Amino acid sequence: MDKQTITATSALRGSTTVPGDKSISHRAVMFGAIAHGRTTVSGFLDGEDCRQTIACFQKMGVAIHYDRNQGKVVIEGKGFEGLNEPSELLDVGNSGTTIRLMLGILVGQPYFSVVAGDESIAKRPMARITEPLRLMGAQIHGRRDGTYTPIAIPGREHPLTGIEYQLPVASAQVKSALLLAGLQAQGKTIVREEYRSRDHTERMLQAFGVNIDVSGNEVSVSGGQPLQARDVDVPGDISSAAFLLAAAAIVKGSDLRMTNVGVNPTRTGFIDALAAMGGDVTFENERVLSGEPVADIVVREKPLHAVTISGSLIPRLIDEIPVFAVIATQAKGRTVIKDAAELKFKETNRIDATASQLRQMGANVQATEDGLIIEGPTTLTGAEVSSFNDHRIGMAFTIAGLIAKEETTIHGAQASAVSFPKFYKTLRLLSE
Ligand SMILES: O=C(O)C1=C[C@@H](OP(=O)(O)O)[C@@H](O)[C@H](O)C1
Ligand SMILES: C=C(OP(=O)(O)O)C(=O)O
Repeated sequence: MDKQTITATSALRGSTTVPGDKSISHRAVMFGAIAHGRTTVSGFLDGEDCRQTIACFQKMGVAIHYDRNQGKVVIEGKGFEGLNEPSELLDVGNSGTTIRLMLGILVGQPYFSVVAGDESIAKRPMARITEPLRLMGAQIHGRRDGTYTPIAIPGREHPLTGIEYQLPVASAQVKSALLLAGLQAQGKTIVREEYRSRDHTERMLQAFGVNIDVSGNEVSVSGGQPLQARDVDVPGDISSAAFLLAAAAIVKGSDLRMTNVGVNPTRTGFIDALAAMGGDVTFENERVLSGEPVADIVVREKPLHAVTISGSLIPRLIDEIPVFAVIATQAKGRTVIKDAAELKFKETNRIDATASQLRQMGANVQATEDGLIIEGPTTLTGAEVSSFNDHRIGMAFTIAGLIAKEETTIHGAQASAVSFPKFYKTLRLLSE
């Protein structure tokens, strides 16, 4: 496994862009594939996860041209009915978003398909998707009664039926899968969640001409509506920006600008949490790009104090919690993260991975059933840590290494290629 050695850095300064939003990139390819006409996607994330999404839809016969140098993807969609039976396994690699959203499409299709991914995907729960899809009449086979991969879809014999469904845990992946199945179902599909998860699917379906009702935390869609192709400009990923934001917030003297970052309110929990800790972070040049709010984010290092994060804030920063825990080690007081049990079901168990390795670096941290408790500030000391093949863990500990005494070695650092392929290069450029 690839490793990276990290030493304490000088201030991070200057201006940078961040790679395209992962959630929006996946959706642009999928919606382009099931729409009628040509969709051109600009600013596409050249990460491993999104490339798996392209490959899966190519295996279903969709003509997709990807120009990696330009970050441009051109998709020739022929509607839901234009997808063909794949002759091979649909391999999603490490990507939970690909498998869960794609299942919502596959269950409405008349052909046989099998989906699976890597070792991490094999451990991630699929019952949250397969249970409600079965309630819609979907035929699903798979390991442990279709609750883990590999999953096989024998091909729809009867039309799906719309359902009314309350999500047990806020999840944009489950919500999106049900809406995509709902578009192929008879009647209406209504999805409710206690807390609002990211709403990129709702926004992009609307942009593709679908009539979709959003009222508070309830979303509904009627079956049988076609999608009409349209071009998509993908903003920078706030989840990737969060690593640089975190670094600039804690490395002395830093002053950093990130341009063209998506600031959809369902994704800005990390910014809100950092501001609540006394962090100096502002938005400039706010505008709308392909139906998504976008801004330049400016952050300057400033002393931080502890906060408690819980409830509706959690889905708004779910992927940023490992790096949030790193900055909490530098904040004065006790930081409490609760209502975040979902972290156990990501690429790795992110509660355990964060707690055990932060402790190795000298932090005062305790793992709880649904989060973490961190006492700060503490001086971190370099250590040998692992990404556990989880991009967010590898990158979070890289940020910890930037403020640690002595060297930190990140084993499995190549995991960053899933969502932020030029992560190490970008960090080097900003600290020169
Ligand atoms: O819909 C999406 O694009 C995502 C939803 C979230 O997962 P859940 O739906 O499991 O919360 C998030 O963690 C993931 O990185 C991307
Ligand atoms: C959880 C993540 O992604 P996915 O569920 O798509 O694997 C992530 O990117 O942090």
